[in-house]
Parts: sequence; C-alpha cells; structure tokens
Amino acid sequence: MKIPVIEVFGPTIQGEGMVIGRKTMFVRTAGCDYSCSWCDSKFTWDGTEKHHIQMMEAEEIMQDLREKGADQFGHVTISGGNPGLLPQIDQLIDILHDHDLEVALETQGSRWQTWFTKIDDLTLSPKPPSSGMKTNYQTLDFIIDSLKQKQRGKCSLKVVIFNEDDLGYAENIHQRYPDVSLYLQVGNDEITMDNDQALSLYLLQKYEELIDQVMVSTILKDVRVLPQLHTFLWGNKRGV
Ligand SMILES: C[S@@+](CC[C@H](N)C(=O)[O-])C[C@H]1O[C@@H](n2cnc3c(N)ncnc32)[C@H](O)[C@@H]1O
Ligand SMILES: Nc1nc2[nH]cc(C(=O)O)c2c(=O)[nH]1
Ligand code: SF4
Ligand SMILES: [Mg+2]
Repeated sequence: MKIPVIEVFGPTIQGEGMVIGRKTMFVRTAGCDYSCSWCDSKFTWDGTEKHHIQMMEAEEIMQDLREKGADQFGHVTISGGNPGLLPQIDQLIDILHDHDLEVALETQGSRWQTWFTKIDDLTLSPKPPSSGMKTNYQTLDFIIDSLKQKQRGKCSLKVVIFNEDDLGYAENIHQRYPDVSLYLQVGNDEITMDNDQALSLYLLQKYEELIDQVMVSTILKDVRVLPQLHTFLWGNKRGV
C-alpha cells in the first residue's frame, strides 16, 4: 500500500528531543487526526497543500532519500502529520533497516501500530491543554505498555510547553510514566514570523523562562529541557 508523503528532506540535524543534533533525513507524511492550535506543520493536514501529497511506495521513498542524501546519512526520521495513522509504514521501516539505517518516529501517541516496536528512536509527544486537543490516556497507556514489553530501540516522551497549564500537564505525564525519559520543549507561538534573528532572540527568552519554571518544580526532577534547535538556526523555514 502506498504512503501519503508531503516532503522528504535532509540531511539535516534532528532539532528536537532525544536525538537532538543527530544527522538525519526526514520523511514527512500527510494527514493528522489532531488539529493543534499551534501546529507548526499545519500544511500536512489543513488542505492547503493537498496537491503536493505524493502517494509513494516504500521503495520509491527509499530512492528519493538516496537522491537527496546519497550515501551521506545513517538515520531517517519519520514525522508528519501523524505517521501513526499508517499501517503501511511497516514496509518502509524494513527497507530502511535493510539499508543499515536507523529509524526514528515522531508521533503524538493517539494511535497504535505494531511497527512501533521496530523503531530505534521513538518520540511520543502527547499534547498539553494549549493545543486544544484531549489526550486519550487509555491509548497512551497501551502504547507505552506495549513498547516496554517489546521494543527494539528507545522511547521517550516530549511535551511542548506554552504556559503554566501545560507545565502542570507535563508534571502529570511524568508522574504517570516515571520510567520513560521526559523532554520538555519550548513552544513556538510565532510560527509565521519571518525575521529569523528576532525569532531566535524571542525563543531564547522563552527557553530561559521555561528553564526557570522547571527548576522550581518539585515533580520535574529527572527531565531535560530543550529548545527547537532548527528554529534557532533557520527560523520557521520549511524542509530543514
Ligand atoms: C509537527 S509534529 C509531527 C508529529 C506528530 N504529529 C506530533 O505532534 O508528535 C512534530 C513535533 O513538533 C512539535 N510542534 C508542533 N508545533 C510546534 C510549535 N509551534 N512549537 C514547538 N513544537 C511544536 C510537536 O509537538 C511534535 O513534537
Ligand atoms: N531539523 C528538524 N528537526 C525536527 N525535529 C522534528 C521535526 C518535525 O517537524 O517533526 C523537525 C523538523 O522539521 N526539522
Ligand atoms: S499532532 Fe502533530 S502534526 Fe498533528 S496537529 Fe498536532 S503538532 Fe500538528
Ligand atoms: Mg517541525
């Protein structure tokens, strides 16, 4: 079965979460079951780029990765949209592994796929109140439980923070899943700003504010606090 792909890019650095800084290629799938108010990738689901969606066989995606990244990469990140909507990603992972490539996944944890167990670096990013979305804890419990029993690689949680309610949500997530490493990420509420320098300064200030808040939390002890590294470097630019 073909995979709806909206962009393939890289090599670049992973700008977020558990493998931040790692050289990687990106495959971004189209379609999401959420509609987060602050989503920085709305083009994957809001219909504005539906003509750019390509239905691709897993082998064609592999070819595209080689055309763009030649033999210069050893890691591929699958993001979206929500790739977790697509059972057919299974074949893509097998092909990537056959090419000795490690595979990362970005998903919000609203849907389970059996192929999650084959992922090397799996990021679950449940959405805090500011997103306007509601977490289905039954599904998230099931995913985390299933991964604990049988996963090839590592799993982490990443919560984007925009306000104090979001921080409270992250505390709750950390208490519910204390054994899963937790990353807090600065929320970018200026997703249309095109002045890169002003954006970097603004987000740096947000980063410092978030650090200050986390330092005084009695619950968030074993956590990592990160910015989106790619926005510091390249602003709101696409495909980097
Ligand atoms: C675009 S999403 C795609 C994967 C999946 N739908 C998800 O949300 O995890 C990739 C990551 O970007 C984060 N993200 C989206 N918009 C953001 C924003 N405005 N500021 C900071 N992080 C954002 C998401 O929370 C997620 O961790
Ligand atoms: N460099 C870079 N790092 C990223 N980490 C997560 C991304 C995403 O949109 O899923 C992303 C992205 O779009 N670019
Ligand atoms: S779940 Fe991810 S892709 Fe979907 S709307 Fe939220 S941030 Fe965007
Ligand atoms: Mg992004």
